[in-house]
Amino acid sequence: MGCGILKPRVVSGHLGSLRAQPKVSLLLTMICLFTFFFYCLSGCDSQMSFGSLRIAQPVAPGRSASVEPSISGAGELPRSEDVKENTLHPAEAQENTLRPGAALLDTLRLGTAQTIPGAKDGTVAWVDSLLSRNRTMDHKLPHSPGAISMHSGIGSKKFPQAIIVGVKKGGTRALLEFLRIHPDVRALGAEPHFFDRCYDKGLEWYRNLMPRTLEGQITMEKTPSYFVTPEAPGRIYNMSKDTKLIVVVRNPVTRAISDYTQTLSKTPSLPTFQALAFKNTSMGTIDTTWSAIRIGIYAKHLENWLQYFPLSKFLFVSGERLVSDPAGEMGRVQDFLGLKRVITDKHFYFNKTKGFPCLKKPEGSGKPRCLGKSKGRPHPNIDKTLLLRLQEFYRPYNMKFYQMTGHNFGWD
Ligand SMILES: Nc1ncnc2c1ncn2[C@@H]1O[C@H](COP(=O)(O)OS(=O)(=O)O)[C@@H](OP(=O)(O)O)[C@H]1O
Repeated sequence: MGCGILKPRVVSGHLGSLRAQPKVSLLLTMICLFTFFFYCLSGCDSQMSFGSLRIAQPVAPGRSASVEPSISGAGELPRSEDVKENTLHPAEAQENTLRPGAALLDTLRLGTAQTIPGAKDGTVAWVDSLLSRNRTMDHKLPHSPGAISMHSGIGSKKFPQAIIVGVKKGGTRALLEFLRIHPDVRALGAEPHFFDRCYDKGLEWYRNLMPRTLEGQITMEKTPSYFVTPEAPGRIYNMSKDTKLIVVVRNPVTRAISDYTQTLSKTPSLPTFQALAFKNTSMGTIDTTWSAIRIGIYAKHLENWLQYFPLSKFLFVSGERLVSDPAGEMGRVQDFLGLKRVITDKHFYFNKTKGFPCLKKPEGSGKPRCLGKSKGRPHPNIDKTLLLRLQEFYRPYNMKFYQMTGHNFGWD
C-alpha cells in the first residue's frame, strides 16, 4: 500500500489517457502526485517503498554504485558534492543510527545542508551523515508492500561479509569512509544496530537494508556497539560463521575521554570526567560500571567473541595508525578483506587545520573531504595524575589484549 501502489506501470497508464483527455488526465496525475507526497510526509517510511519507484542504476563491474535515482525525484537527496560545508548534527550518535521507522523522513530532513561556521582553509567538512544518508536511500525500506523483489535491480542485497564491530570512538567512521572509495566495497552508511537493538526485526529486514552488490563486491556495515554487546557474536555467527570482523581499537584512556567528550557535547551539565571515572573523588576505585571505562576493557569483550569466532576472522586496526599512517593501515584492511590494494597514500592528504588525514577524492565526490566536526573534536584537559591512574588501571587488560591478538598496540 501507500506509495508502493504508484508503480511506473500505473503512471504510464495515465500518460496514455493524457493524450485523449488532457485536462482530466492532468488532474488525475496531479492527484496521484499529491497522494504520493502525502504518503511520504505522513510516514511512508515503513509503508511505502521508494525502492518500488527506483530505477536501478547499472553499475559497471569494478565500480561501486552511488545513489540510485528515484523516478519521482521526491526522495532524491542532494549529491554529496552538491552540498557544501555540511556537518553532523551534534547528536551524531543518534543520527548515525538507522532508525528503521523513520529512515525515509530522516533522509529527506537531513538532506538539507547545514553550514559549518568554522570550516577553514577551503576544506569542506565531510558529513558522514550526508554521505551516509545518500546511501541510506540505497536500501529499500524493509517490509514494504509492493516493493520490487530483491533481484529486480542490478546486483542483489546480501548479508554483510564483513562488519566493523567496534570500538566506539576508535575511528570506525574514518575506516568505513576510507573503505568506501574502494570499487569493490559497498557499505551501509548509517549504523543499523541490528545485532544489538533491532534483532527482533529479523534477518530479512537486515538484509533489505544493505546496498546492492555485484559479484565480487563486498557488503559492509559498521556498528561499534556490537563489540560490547554480549549477544552480538552469537547472533552474527548464526547469520554466517564466515563473517569477517574488524575492530578499530584505540588507547582505552583516550577512547574514554573521546566518549566523554561526545556525551558532554550533548549534555553540557554532565559531571566532570573525574567524577564519573572514580567511585570516590580520591581517585581510588575506578568505576567500571561507567560505559566510557568499561568499553576500553577490550580483552574482556574479546573473550566473548572468541567463544564463537577464531582469531583468524578478526582484524584489529590501530586507531592511532589510522590517523598517523592511513594508507598503511588501509593496506592491512584490504588484504584482510581479500581486496586488491586500491586505496593507497595517493588517496590521502593531511589537513593541518583538522589535524587529521582527509580524503582527496571521497566516493561520489571529486572534492577533498574531511570527516565532520564531531570527528576529531578537541578533548577537555584532564588532570595528569588521573590519566596516569587510568593508564595503570588499563595496563593489565591491555597486556592481555596484546597477548590475545598477538599485536602490541603500544599504549603502555
Ligand atoms: N581521518 C579522521 N578524521 C577525523 N577523526 C578521525 C580520523 N581518523 C580517526 N579519527 C578518530 O575517530 C574518532 C571517532 O571514532 P568513531 O568514528 O569510531 O566514533 S563513533 O563511535 O562512530 O562515534 C575521533 O575521535 P575524537 O578525536 O575524540 O573526536 C577521531 O580521533
